[in-house]
Amino acid sequence: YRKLKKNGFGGPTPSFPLGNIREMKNSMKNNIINNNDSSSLSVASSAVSHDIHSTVFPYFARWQKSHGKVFIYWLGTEPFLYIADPEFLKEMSSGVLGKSWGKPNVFKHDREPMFGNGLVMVEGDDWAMASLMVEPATKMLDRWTTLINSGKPEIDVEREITTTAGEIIARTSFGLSYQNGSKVFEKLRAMQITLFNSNRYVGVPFSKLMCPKKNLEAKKLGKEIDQLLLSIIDARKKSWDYESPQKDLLGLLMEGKQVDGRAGKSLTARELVDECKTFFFGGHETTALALTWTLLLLATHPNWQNQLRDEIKEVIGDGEIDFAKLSGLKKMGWVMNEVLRLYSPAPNAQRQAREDIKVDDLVIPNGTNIWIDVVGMHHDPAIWGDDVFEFRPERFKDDHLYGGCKHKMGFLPFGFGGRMCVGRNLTTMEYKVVLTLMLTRFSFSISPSYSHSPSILLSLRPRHGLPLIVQPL
Ligand code: HEM
Repeated sequence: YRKLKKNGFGGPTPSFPLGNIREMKNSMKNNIINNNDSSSLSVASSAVSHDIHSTVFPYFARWQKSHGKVFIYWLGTEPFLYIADPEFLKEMSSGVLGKSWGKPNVFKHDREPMFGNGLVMVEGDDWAMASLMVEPATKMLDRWTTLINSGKPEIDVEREITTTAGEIIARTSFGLSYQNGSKVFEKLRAMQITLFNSNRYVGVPFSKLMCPKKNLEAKKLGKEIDQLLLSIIDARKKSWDYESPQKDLLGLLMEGKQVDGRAGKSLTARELVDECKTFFFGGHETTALALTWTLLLLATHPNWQNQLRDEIKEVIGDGEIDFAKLSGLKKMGWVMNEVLRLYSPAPNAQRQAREDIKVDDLVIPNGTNIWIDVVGMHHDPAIWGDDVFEFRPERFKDDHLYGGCKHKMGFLPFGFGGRMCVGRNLTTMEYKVVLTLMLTRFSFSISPSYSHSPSILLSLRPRHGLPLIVQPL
């Protein structure tokens, strides 16, 4: 603490052993109480505010006011360097070689049951993957038709899309049937809720002992998931078709094709399980949330709904989707970027200094965790201008990468540098396939029962789901 202070970093005063956790929890609690007071009222389309930073991170918004956009806060006895200043981020990363930082160790224990140690990625066969997406999405839309025909046009699209995205990733990653896929999916979801919904005391000494039940439960779920995946891998090994192995992630990994640049490396069953888990978790919820928030924004901006429908007609036509044409859906790309800006499913990026890092005259000491507030930067009028809280996809028209942001490090939905998201191309494809299918069959408007309450459960999600009124076209 003294060293960081001497090095010139300010921030809220921590106490032992919780650091600033109590303040963070209290500030969240007050926020939820305030939100619940106002959210009993339904939200009119025009009243959906995109100024969400102080709702989802009330403590960061408050600390920013007194300590600026770069400061230190503490989770237990772990220091975190908070950054919402893209220029600082740029200077910090420009001087850093890959090995000078990694992902925070302090989260490792927390996330291990969920991700394992999997991090590599194969280069998939894009078209084969895209075709695997159509069937689950079509099944979802058929279900919507049945619901509408039975007089229930109000559908919680968040729940529906999350299930479908889970199914899609289960198929694209390990060729799972719906049944097996949904088993893994349910268990992963249960684990996520166990790990992230209950009280978290990351960084607090002996915190494992504070929530023994939660930890046991997560471990048990982790083992069950591993068992399920191991049995799937085992079955695949037994029925391996040497002539034409299945073109999903598991098939590619088992073939030892191109893995993280290390061609031909064969992975152990344990490594395969971890890869699949990483892919499965990283791959379904973020994409589902991108689609979910998109439907909210399109429901509140019918003009954009129509523009996208026109574009689909022009580029794809009325028949089946020709995947080679997806890149022609330019406006859809702008909409996706604008949604990722306003409602970034991954609300932050994290690093940990592995050696001292110098930024101008400041030194970030070895071991310091780094927390980059992506939501904070995406909602900062200083770098986006006065229309920062408006849904304006056209800002990506002339600057499709940065949306006219005044700083190249100000738009980071997929992170940055060498640890950037490896699934961003796959996501874009899934987004375009599913949204095309949805928009060609239905129109969407906001349900009177929707209450706007974005919140963080590892990802940025609508706390009460997203009920929309869905009408066939
Ligand atoms: C809208 C969808 C998605 C968003 C917003 C998103 C966002 C992110 C972010 C912010 C990171 C951290 C980057 C950093 O620390 O600099 C990340 C990493 C990662 N993502 Fe995604 N992601 C999405 C979809 C996917 C998909 C579909 C997959 C897999 C198929 C995936 C797999 C991964 C993996 C494996 C990493 C870890 C990379 C590493 O640490 O080296 N993501 N993603």
